[in-house]
Amino acid sequence: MSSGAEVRIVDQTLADAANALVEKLVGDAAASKLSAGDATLWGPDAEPEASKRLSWVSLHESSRPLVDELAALRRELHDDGVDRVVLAGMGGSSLAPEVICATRSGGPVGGEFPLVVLDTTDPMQVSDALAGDLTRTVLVVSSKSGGTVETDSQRRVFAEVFEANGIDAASRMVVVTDPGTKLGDLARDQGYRKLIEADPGVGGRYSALTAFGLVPSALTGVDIGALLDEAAAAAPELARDSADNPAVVLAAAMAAAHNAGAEKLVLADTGSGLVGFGNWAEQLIAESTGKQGTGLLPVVVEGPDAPGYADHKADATAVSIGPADSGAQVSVTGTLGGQFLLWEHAVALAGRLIGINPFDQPDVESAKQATRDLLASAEGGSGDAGADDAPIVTDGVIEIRAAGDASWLGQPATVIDALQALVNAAPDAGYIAVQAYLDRLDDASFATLRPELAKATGLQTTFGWGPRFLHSTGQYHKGGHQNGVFLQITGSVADDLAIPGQSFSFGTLEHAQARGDAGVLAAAKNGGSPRPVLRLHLADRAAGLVALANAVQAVSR
Ligand SMILES: O=P(O)(O)OC[C@H]1O[C@H](O)[C@H](O)[C@@H](O)[C@@H]1O
Repeated sequence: MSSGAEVRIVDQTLADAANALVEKLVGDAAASKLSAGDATLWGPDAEPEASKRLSWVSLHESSRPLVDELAALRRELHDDGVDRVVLAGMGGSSLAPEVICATRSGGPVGGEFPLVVLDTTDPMQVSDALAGDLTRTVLVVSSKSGGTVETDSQRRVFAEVFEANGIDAASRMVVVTDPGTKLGDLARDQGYRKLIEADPGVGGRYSALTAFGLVPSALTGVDIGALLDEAAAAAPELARDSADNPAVVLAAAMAAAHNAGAEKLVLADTGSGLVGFGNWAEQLIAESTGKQGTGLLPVVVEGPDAPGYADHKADATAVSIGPADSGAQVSVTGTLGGQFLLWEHAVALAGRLIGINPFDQPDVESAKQATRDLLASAEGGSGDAGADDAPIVTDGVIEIRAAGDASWLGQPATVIDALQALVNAAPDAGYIAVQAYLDRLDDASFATLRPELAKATGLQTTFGWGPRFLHSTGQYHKGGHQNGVFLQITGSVADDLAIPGQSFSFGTLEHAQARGDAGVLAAAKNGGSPRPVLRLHLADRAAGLVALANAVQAVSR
């Protein structure tokens, strides 16, 4: 029977280890209980949160009314000549629609068409989104909580620029939020074009098939009914207490690998036809499991030939999204709707096996608070959130800084020295996280630093765009296994952009987010020592990339 989602454990040792866990899940009737919305599966401490977070198991049914409602909204907008969709939203409020639209259009993730995803505070990237044809633009403002600073800032600047161009801003705003948020109130007060309240019983990272995933997708013309059909086709099999339930098999594989010390999941697309699926799965896995010093670190790589995949060491498991290739230990195939639901079930079940609550994100708030503190101290005159400590040393266009206790850094004279010190500071079987607070479209080449660092060091290496990753893998970096070292990259801002009604600009906010998270990371404990955070600021982005790429070639381990 073709269910829309299939999982195969290719590696025999892993399959043997997973068997006992498969039996355990089947014996506990965990799959059927999950599909029935049983909130007791993660123990009494998790139950209060879980009881508010399980509506995603039946979204393929409960989201159906959105199909007609959104088709009507799209027609209405088209009748007004509005067909360019910009989405302001972070983490769970934008990752799924980006994958859905890129997959259905066959375009690149983060490309200009047909969905412009704005999940950044980088002034240049925001300015580029504003420079599109505003006469044809609708802004979808998506925030479950209604209080996310990036999303609020993007809404403010779009409202101002619409008006400055003679366009009635309210008529171009579509808001997606939970019932009872202040964003919802604002949408009502200002008479925004449409307010769509999402199902509050679904957390952000499980919300692909709620209004958060479906509204922007439908407005760009994606057939969301077909997407729900795909999930519906997979659902019955995911509910079965059977050893061939793909969610049970995937959960058991992830937990068995984790128990054997392979806590990193290296995800490579091997021709799934899904565009950028790993970027969505990354948030689901990292934020759901990375807490209490444990969890699974997703490492999204460029493809099956990328360093860290087929040549990984014992600390990682290679997972193909798409048909098994020669490097895969586990392969996951299926339709887009089927894979959304499969991974959600599997991660929730893996959470039960690993012993964590898959529905909270206890360490995300700390970085947001640190950013707010920096911005408030700047406003109160006791500091400048945009300014920074003096660099330890400057090498060409790159200023070298660290966060917290940087005894691991020694006395670097060059970027190569500093990078080598960071690599040396990583424990065996640790990982390097590259975190680039830049424009992920215009500065896209920075992502090549990931495979280069992985190749040079043999360490698993992740890459995230700031502040986007703070809402995705940021939870794991702070709450998961404490074996990471962190390379933070910030860049000069040629043309900063004001945020209407705020005392800080986009550039200041972006910088405060970087500094805030670096401080929180460096304060966390790694076997008793502070965690290494190297901060490189590029006074010139293009020249900085060249220098940095050269420096990476010179490090080793
Ligand atoms: O949708 P929002 O409330 O704006 O939240 C966006 C994101 O914010 C936080 O960082 C959470 O950790 C994420 O899970 C969430 O997806």
